[in-house]
Amino acid sequence: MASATPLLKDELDIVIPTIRNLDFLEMWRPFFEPYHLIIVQDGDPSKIIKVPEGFDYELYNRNDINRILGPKANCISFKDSACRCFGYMVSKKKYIYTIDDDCFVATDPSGHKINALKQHIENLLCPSTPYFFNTLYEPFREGADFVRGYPFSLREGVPTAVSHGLWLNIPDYDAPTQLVKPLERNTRYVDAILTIPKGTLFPMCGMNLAFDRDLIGAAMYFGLMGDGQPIGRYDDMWAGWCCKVICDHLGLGIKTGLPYIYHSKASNPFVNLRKEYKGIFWQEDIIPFFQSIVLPKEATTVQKCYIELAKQVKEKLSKVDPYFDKLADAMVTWIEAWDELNPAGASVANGKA
Ligand SMILES: O=c1ccn([C@@H]2O[C@H](COP(=O)(O)OP(=O)(O)O[C@H]3O[C@@H](CO)[C@H](O)[C@H]3O)[C@@H](O)[C@H]2O)c(=O)[nH]1
Ligand SMILES: [Mn+2]
Repeated sequence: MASATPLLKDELDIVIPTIRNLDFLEMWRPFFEPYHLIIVQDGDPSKIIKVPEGFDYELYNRNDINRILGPKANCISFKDSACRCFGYMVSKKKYIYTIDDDCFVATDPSGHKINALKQHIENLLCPSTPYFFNTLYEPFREGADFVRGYPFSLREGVPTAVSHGLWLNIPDYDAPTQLVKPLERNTRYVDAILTIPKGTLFPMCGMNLAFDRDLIGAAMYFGLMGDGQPIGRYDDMWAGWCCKVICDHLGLGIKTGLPYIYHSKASNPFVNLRKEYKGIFWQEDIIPFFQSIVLPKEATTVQKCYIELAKQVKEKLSKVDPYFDKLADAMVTWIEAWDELNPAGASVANGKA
């Protein structure tokens, strides 16, 4: 019997930031081969990235980014995984899944290989419940539901904009924690999917992440990181904080939990400390900033919300460090570039532009 067409086969792109050959795709082949890949090659553009046979992909290196965006390319980070957001911008699909090239297929407690992409798609295709916490977790899963006392007026939920997956083996720890606990491995498989409640921020990791590009793509800017910047490894965090306040404002949901991937490589904690140490201080100001954000009711689109956010970053965070003045400008450039490459309604399935 012909195998069922994979969910969203022509409506989802897989975005991979990389500085190395993509042999890791061999392990993902059964799950990823039907989908289109967008590979964002970071670092030296003259290096050839080998992609295993049989995958349908487009690859962009720094020369391509500069050619496509011109002066606006300066908002895309160089020598940092933050460059992946260029892939979100050039995609023409409704959904994005992004994964690091040191993330492999994990195994669940019953020994089954986890199709992380399928689980993310299921997470995105069913509503979120940010306004009232369901103590039996994801109510739309097989064998679960809303529990007694859950208001029926809230059971329709809201559209899900982001699905945030987790990691077995190497957990996404910051450098100080990595230094203190170099041998710690995450072996705890928690069979749960949670909607992050409205008004609550969370640390979004870009390693195993899916989102609805039409709903929140324009806010998935991974900031100014890496080469020439005073900070790194806060790319996904910044995007997550921006996305969460915008999702709360627009009535969208963000889920975290399943699926797990197997994160194989611990990056160097000393290198990481150098990249992220300013962020460890700055986030003590950044978090209260995001917690106090109020977006005007006229901000009815992601782009309008994001431009308003950039304005408030410039007004309120530049006193923390001049970096935020630059970042606020880059946020505006990002939206300009996004809108140039994605004129309204451009999101289409494969080859149906
Ligand atoms: O200069 C670079 C370095 C790496 N990449 C690609 O980005 C991802 C992540 O790289 P790596 O696995 O080495 O980084 P981690 O410390 O494990 O993860 C951090 O990266 C972000 C999550 O994606 C977040 O900041 C941390 O969790 C790989 O695909 C590398 O090939 C790059 O493009 N440029
Ligand atoms: Mn990694």
